[in-house]
Amino acid sequence: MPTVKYQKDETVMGRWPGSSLYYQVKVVGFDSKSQLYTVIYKDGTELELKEQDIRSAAGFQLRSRSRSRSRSPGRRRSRSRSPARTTRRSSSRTAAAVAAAAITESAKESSRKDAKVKDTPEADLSSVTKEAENNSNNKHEKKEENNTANKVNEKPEAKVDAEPEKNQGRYNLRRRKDDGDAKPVETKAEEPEEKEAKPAPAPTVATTLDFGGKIGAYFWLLFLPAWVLFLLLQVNMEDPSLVNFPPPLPPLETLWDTQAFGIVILWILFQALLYVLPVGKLSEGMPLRTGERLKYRTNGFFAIVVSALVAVAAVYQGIDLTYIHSNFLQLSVATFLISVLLSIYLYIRSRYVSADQLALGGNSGNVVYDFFKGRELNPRIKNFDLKFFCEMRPGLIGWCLINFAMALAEMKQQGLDAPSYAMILVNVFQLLYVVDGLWNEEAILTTMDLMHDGFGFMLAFGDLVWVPFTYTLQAYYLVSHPNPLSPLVVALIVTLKLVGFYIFRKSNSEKNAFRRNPSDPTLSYLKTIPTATGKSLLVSGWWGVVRHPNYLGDLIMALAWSLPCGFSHLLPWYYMIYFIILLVHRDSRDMSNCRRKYGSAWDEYCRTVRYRIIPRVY
Ligand SMILES: NC(=O)C1=CN([C@@H]2O[C@H](COP(=O)(O)OP(=O)(O)OC[C@H]3O[C@@H](n4cnc5c(N)ncnc54)[C@H](OP(=O)(O)O)[C@@H]3O)[C@@H](O)[C@H]2O)C=CC1
Ligand SMILES: CC(C)CCC[C@@H](C)[C@H]1CC=C2C3=C(CC[C@@]21C)[C@@]1(C)CC[C@H](O)C[C@@H]1CC3
Repeated sequence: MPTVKYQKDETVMGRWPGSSLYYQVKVVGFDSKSQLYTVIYKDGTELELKEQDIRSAAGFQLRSRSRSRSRSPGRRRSRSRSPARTTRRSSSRTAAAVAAAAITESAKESSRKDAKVKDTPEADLSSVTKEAENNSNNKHEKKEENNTANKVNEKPEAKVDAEPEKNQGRYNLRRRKDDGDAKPVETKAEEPEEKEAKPAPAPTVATTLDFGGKIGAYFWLLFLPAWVLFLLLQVNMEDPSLVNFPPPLPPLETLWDTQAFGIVILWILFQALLYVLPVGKLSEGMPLRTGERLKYRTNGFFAIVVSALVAVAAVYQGIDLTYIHSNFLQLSVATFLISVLLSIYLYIRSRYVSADQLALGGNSGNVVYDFFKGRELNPRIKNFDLKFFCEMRPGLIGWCLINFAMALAEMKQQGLDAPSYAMILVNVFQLLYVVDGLWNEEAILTTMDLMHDGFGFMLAFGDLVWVPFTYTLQAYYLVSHPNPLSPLVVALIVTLKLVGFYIFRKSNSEKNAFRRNPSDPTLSYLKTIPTATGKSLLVSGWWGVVRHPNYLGDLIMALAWSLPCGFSHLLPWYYMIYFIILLVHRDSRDMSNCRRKYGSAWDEYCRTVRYRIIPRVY
């Protein structure tokens, strides 16, 4: 890299995205096209940074020494925060130990410490520079470099044994609220451009591509719609067993129906109208890389209640909702077209947004992959958030409407006065799932899709087509494949569903509450691991049982959704099989994202919580 400012293998100071903290990093590459440096942090986190977010290490060391003499961030903290002050006396203190202080061992006493320490970036850091350690001439400190791991089981007194001013390889250029009368740090005089924190860089993480990369994207683009078509043709057969593969393809012209297209458009517009109504809460999303927090209208519960009233009123007005059953294929084709048009729009608009609005990972430079994966993180038209709306409204509420229509179709087709037990169970279980999701809509803001994934074909198709047209297969199947259930079997299935639901809801709520307010006193009994980002990871409670307790609950519920359909065919078990694959893949995607984000703290979490989804099994 002859013409660039920082050279490969050079040790420099890199700003942590979204903050004004600088860490010692090593330059591992420079991309002349994007003008971004790939740097690696001490804990293994790899990011791409702009030149303006990098400083030479020499300048920093000088300034840090002069600051140490006057007033270090560590000292300033210890003056203003009692828990830190009482524990920072020893001279063998390291930043890693400060980080470890946030791992709580005995509930109340240490959780009080946690509330003050654990989510404060300055106190949480586990990145320690070797160079700084050498300066301190204390060999003992070296052992603790970058290692929150060994601290999990130490006593709190030992954990907080740290002297950050000597050892931390990061510097805060912004005056903190708790600085008291502290003067702005010295760097300001030398580097005036640092006076105000600049917007965070757009760290497009150098990573392997998900979903089989570029070739995979072509495959999924063709396979997913074909698979939905196959499932819908299969479920329509009298004997939908695998021996009857492939199902006959109807004449292509019958797949298109303008009326069905109009109905889908009306449905989406109706949901959009409910979404924009100034009813319900305006919730804040998680902080973006820029530090900004978007607002979301979380009135999903209101939307499903109004939709249900409209559906019931329509039935009383004589509108035949079984139209949905008899025109299922046409409705799905129309929705598919809408999802493709939406994805094209999303891709085009993503070409015009700034780098910090792009998601990590959907920005490979390959048009097909980026179209599939999605580039823009939060595409919005004014305040209308397209990703949030699509994920939570037309498809999810549409799923319940379709199930309801299937129950009516079952009654019509089988001459029943009321739906079968099996149909009632499937309807009620899935309705509960959706209503719960909408009731706790705010919790969606802390899920992977909302926080990390770009909005492209995968989610547009997933939200609009995949969810309403494949998650309803069990109800569709029951319309013409009755499966009588005894009251005992009904009771057992209901129990299973409730167990799954309890695990799912409790674990999701725990993480959501913790992410929203890590100092929440009701969570003070939970143990946490601090990370270099300033966020902590839960290591006890539900998230200490397995790494994805919410997936476990969801899988148990999925089992309860398939059981009412019996064992005559594989088709109603399709959701269960698909869901295992989806969640195992999501788990591994999340693992690598978190590993990249949290570095060694994540490794420590994985060592402490060994199983991913099923305790002692997986
Ligand atoms: N029915 C369906 O089709 C689907 C349902 N779901 C359900 O939706 C829900 C959300 O799933 P999903 O978004 O995949 O994943 P999660 O809600 O599990 O979110 C994962 C994120 O949680 C944070 N996290 C992970 N471990 C910890 C920890 N120990 N302490 C604190 N935070 C942690 C991390 O984000 P960070 O640290 O950045 O906050 C991580 O990226 C689940 O219940 C899932 O079952 C999901 C997919 C499909
Ligand atoms: C088309 C692909 C193969 C996969 C598409 C995946 C999507 C269908 C799912 C990705 C994450 C989802 C979530 C939900 C529905 C399914 C999708 C969109 C929920 C909204 C369902 C209700 C829960 O309460 C929350 C879920 C969040 C994740």
